[in-house]
Amino acid sequence: MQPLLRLRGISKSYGTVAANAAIDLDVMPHSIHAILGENGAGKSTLMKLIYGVETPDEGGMEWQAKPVSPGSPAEARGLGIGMVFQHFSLFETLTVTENISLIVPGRKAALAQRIRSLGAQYGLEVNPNALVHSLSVGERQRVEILRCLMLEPKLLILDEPTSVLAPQSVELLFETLRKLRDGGVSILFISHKLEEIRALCDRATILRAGRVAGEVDPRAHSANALATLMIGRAMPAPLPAKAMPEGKVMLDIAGLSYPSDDPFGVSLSLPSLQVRAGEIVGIAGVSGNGQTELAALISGETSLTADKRDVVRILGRPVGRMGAAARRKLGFAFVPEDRLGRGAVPEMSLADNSLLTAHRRGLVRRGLINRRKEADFTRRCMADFDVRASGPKAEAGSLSGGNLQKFIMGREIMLDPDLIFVAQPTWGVDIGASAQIRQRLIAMRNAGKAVLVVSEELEELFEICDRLHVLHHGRLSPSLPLPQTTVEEVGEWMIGAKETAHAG
Ligand SMILES: Nc1ncnc2c1ncn2[C@@H]1O[C@H](COP(=O)(O)OP(=O)(O)OP(=O)(O)O)[C@@H](O)[C@H]1O
Repeated sequence: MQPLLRLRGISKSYGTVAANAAIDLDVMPHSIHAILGENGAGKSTLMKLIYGVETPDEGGMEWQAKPVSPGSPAEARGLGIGMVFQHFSLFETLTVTENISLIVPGRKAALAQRIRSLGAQYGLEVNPNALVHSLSVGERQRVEILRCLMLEPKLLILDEPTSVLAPQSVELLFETLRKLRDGGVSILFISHKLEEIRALCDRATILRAGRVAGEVDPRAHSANALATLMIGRAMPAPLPAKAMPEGKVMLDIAGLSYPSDDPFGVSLSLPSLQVRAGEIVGIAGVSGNGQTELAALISGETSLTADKRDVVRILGRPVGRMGAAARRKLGFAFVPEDRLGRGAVPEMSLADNSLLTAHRRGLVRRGLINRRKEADFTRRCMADFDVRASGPKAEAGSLSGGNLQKFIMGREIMLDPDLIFVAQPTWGVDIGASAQIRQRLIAMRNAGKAVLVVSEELEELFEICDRLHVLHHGRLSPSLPLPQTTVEEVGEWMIGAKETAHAG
C-alpha cells in the first residue's frame, strides 16, 4: 500500500538546536500513528513542517505519492491536512462560531448548528455563542478539534489532544478518531500518555533528540517498555509521602458563593475548602466546571466585595480584597493552567520571566535588576527542573510546551512558598518529567508546605493527594480522604450524581 504521507531525510534547526535531524516517516492510509518522545524531542517541530507552519532545511515530502512542500497552513489544508495545536490559535474576543467561520466556509447560523451537532456526536460540546475568552482550556481545545473536523481532512494532526480532556471525553474522542480512521482519515497523534497510545494507535515512531529512535507497534509493548525506549533510561520511582502532624490552616475558604459576572462563566459555590501545612489537597473535575474561576479567586485576579473580605484567608490573613502581588508577598505561589499568557510572557527571555515572580528573591535591589542573580536563579531552575533550552536568554515562547511548564513549576517552587496553588502541574510534560514534578510536590508537602493542586488527571491526584474535592458546575464537593475514596466515587461526583444524593 502507498503511504498517504512520506517524509525522507527531513531536517530543521533553530540556531544551534537540531530540532529535527534526517527524519524518515511513512503515514499509511487508515492508520492512527503516534509520535512519541520526551519534551523537546522534536515532535511539534515535525508536525509544523508537515502542516506548512515551518519549512524544512533539508529533505522531501510526498503526499499521495506526489512531491509537495506546503509553504503555509492554508496550502496544507488545501491538500487535506488538518492540525490541532498544543497552544491554541483562537481569537479571545470572538465567539466560537466567529472563530470557526474564519477558516470554515458557511453562514453563521448553519455553522452554529453544525458546531452543536458535531459537538454532540463526538462529545465535544461547546456553546457556539460563547466568547472564547470565557472558555476554559479544555473547552478551547474542543473548539480547535471541531474546527478541524469541519474541514473534513484526510490527515488529522493532533498535538496532545487529550491533555486537557476528562477521562470520559478521552474515550469519546478515541471513538471519534477510530470512526474517522475507519472512514479513511489517517491520524498523527502526539501524546505523552502511553496507555492512550497503546489503546488507540497502530504505529508509533519514537523521537529522541530530533532523530528517529525506533518505530514499533505500540500494542505489542508495555507502557513501561515504551517509556524506556523514549527516555533511554528507567522511570524514577514515586517519593513516599511521610506521616505528617495536622498542620496550620494555610488556605481557608468558608461558605463562599460567588456569582460569575461573565454570562458564560461558572458561578462558584464553595461550602468549605481548607489546605493545611503538610498536606496536598486536590481539586478533581472536568475543566470548565469552575476551575478558572476558582484559580482567579485564590490567586487574587478576582477581588471580592468588602463584606466578603474575610471569606478567603491565606496564611491566616483575610485576602478577599488583596491583589495578586500582595498575596504572593504573604508566601503564596501560583502556577496557572494557561502557561503562555498568565504563566509566562512568550516574547521575554527565561531570565526576565524569572523576574516576574521571583523579583523579591534578591533579583531586584533598590529598583535595579541584578542581572547576574537573575541569570543564576534561572540557570538553577533550568538545572533542577531539567528545563531543556539554550540558556537563560532563550525566549520563553521558543521552548517546547513541556519544557516551559517545567520552567514555570520550577520558578514557583524555588520561591519556597508556604502555600502553593498549582493548576494542571503536568499538562504537556513527558512521563519522566511528570514523575519528577510530582516528586517535587510531595517533597514540598513533606517539608510542611501546603499544596493545592487542580488536575483533570485522576491518576495523578490519587498518586499525590491526601484529600480531594471535586468541582462540578461550580459546586465543591465535601472533602474526600484518600486512599479511602475510590476512583468510581470521585467519578460520580464529577458527573453530579453524588451531588444530588448529598443535597437530598
Ligand atoms: N521557534 C523556535 N526557536 C528556537 N528553538 C525552537 C523553536 N521551536 C522549537 N525549538 C527547539 O526545538 C526543539 C524541539 O522542540 P519541539 O517543540 O519540536 O519539541 P516537542 O517534542 O514537541 O516537545 P514537547 O513534548 O515539550 O511539546 C526544542 O529544543 C525547542 O526548544
